[in-house]
Amino acid sequence: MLKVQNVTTYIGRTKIVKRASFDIDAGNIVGLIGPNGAGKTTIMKTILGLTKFDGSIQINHQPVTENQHAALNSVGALIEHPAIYPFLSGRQNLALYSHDHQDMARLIAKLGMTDYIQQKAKGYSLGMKQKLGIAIALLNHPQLVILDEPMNGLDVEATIGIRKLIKQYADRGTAFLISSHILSELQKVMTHVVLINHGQIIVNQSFEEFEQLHHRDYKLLTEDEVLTAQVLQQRTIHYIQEGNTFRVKRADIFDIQDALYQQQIHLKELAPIETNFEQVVVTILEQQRRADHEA
Ligand SMILES: Nc1ncnc2c1ncn2[C@@H]1O[C@H](COP(=O)(O)OP(=O)(O)OP(=O)(O)O)[C@@H](O)[C@H]1O
Repeated sequence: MLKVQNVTTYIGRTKIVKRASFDIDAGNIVGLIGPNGAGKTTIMKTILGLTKFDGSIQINHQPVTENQHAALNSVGALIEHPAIYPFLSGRQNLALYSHDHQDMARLIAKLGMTDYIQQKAKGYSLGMKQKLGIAIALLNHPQLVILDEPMNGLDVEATIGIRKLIKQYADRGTAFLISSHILSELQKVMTHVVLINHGQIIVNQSFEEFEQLHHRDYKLLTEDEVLTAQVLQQRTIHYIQEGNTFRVKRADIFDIQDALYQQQIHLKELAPIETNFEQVVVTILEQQRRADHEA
């Protein structure tokens, strides 16, 4: 659906995005993650034909350039601040873009905007404007939606609602490119992760692969921690003891169960520990910085 190949974007003489390549297929939700100033917004603007660039960008095999925008007809976007007319109501703002009245009404309801959609947008809060911007991006059944920090200013309920809506659209085949500098925000929806640092893509893989690579540890709790520690040591199974529980590797969980069974030690709990992906990203970025420094 979207093919970004070797894209380099300059602002003035500075290379902001450096030879970036990634694809997005229909129904994929790609999280574009990276620290402040990494180039997330710039890549998005480049895909939307708003900047000069080297390389190639195609949407459904049609090229996008700074001067060729036909392929963008099937693309919805929210970049930086939503383009909203303050003296029009929310509904009037949506109507400016909408080709399908029913679709527009559905979106207003789904985004929980019914109560204020008739009011002038100038009185909207940050979160209300943000929702209106997201609604504009989702109008007219887009094939690709590009959202720059969509959760900005949204409360918990709205965030959950937007996530649900994104999943519904993706299930029907809409592709998403969503940026955030907060990985945990996207963790629950994304199917793929693209990590960018200093304009360079340093991770580009399915979220499943990413999860497996930085695989989860398991928490083990038994009825007898002293005996358990002895058994693990005898079998040279790596563990970290944390109070009366053990942090163990996923690869060892069957061996551990066998060993405990043989020693007749009852298992109380053996469950995956939530991976702190925020920490994973920080570690990857630190490794990258070290590698850049050594190069
Ligand atoms: N119009 C501009 N003129 C000069 N430099 C710019 C311009 N726009 C962006 N940059 C620079 O390009 C780099 C990438 O900016 P960009 O906004 O793409 O980052 P980002 O990853 O979206 O950051 P954030 O998470 O803070 O929104 C930054 O170093 C920024 O200073």
